[in-house]
Amino acid sequence: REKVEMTKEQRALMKAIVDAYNRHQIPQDVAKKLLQEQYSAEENFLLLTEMATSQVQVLVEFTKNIPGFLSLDREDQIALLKGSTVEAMFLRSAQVFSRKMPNGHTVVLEERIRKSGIPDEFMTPMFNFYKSIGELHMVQEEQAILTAITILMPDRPYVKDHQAVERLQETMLNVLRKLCVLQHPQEQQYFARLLGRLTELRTLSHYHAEMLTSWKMNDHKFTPLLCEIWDVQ
Ligand SMILES: O=C(Nc1ccccc1)[C@H](C1CCCCC1)n1c(-c2ccc(Cl)cc2)nc2cc(F)c(F)cc21
Repeated sequence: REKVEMTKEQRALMKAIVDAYNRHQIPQDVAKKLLQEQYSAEENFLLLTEMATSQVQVLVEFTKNIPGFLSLDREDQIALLKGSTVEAMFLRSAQVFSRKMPNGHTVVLEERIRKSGIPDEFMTPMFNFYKSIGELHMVQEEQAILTAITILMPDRPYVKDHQAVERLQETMLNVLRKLCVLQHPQEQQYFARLLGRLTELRTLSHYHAEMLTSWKMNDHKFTPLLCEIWDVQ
């Protein structure tokens, strides 16, 4: 088979994306906190709203490092961010959940999340997604570029210049395709399987508003930012 090589530009682009991705370490905090103790549904809801609020800010910073993003139409930039924050949060949650942890920690983490206040009917689709991401054993470069691809989805609502977004996404897809061949040479269809998870991610993200509004507690308070981003209240 032909030798797959990344161009200098592709390697530079990948490095920029991975550095930006790694600069933000919220996920460790949330997993660490959850492993410390079982919180009440109210405390977990508050933790989620805090985590999600800071995750949006982190996502804005990350997105600024995607080459070409800031040259997009300003309103399209907002539409892409608004349309992808929930998916990015679930993708990040899946990556946190499937991170290699000391024995028994993943079991405890799953238990704590199962009792966090999220309605039971969402547990199966959510953990199926987390485990399907885990099975891929993505390297951090793949995780970072997959997040960039999720943000650069041309078919988000209200995006005007589809073509411009498609061009940026295509650049990322080309890098990811080569990366998958280089990182997983034995698995012919690894790249296709990886992209297939984005479909599962979108389906899971459809549930998020209901997951939040039916969180097992009364009086769900959202920050103004989350009302804007999460289609709640
Ligand atoms: O904070 C979170 N995820 C987050 C991560 C990264 C950045 C921002 C947010 C929340 C917790 C969940 C338990 C209560 C406290 C918040 N979280 C979720 C999750 C997110 C949104 C909805 Cl609607 C449902 C579940 N899945 C998780 C998997 C993990 F391994 C995990 F560790 C935390 C996880």
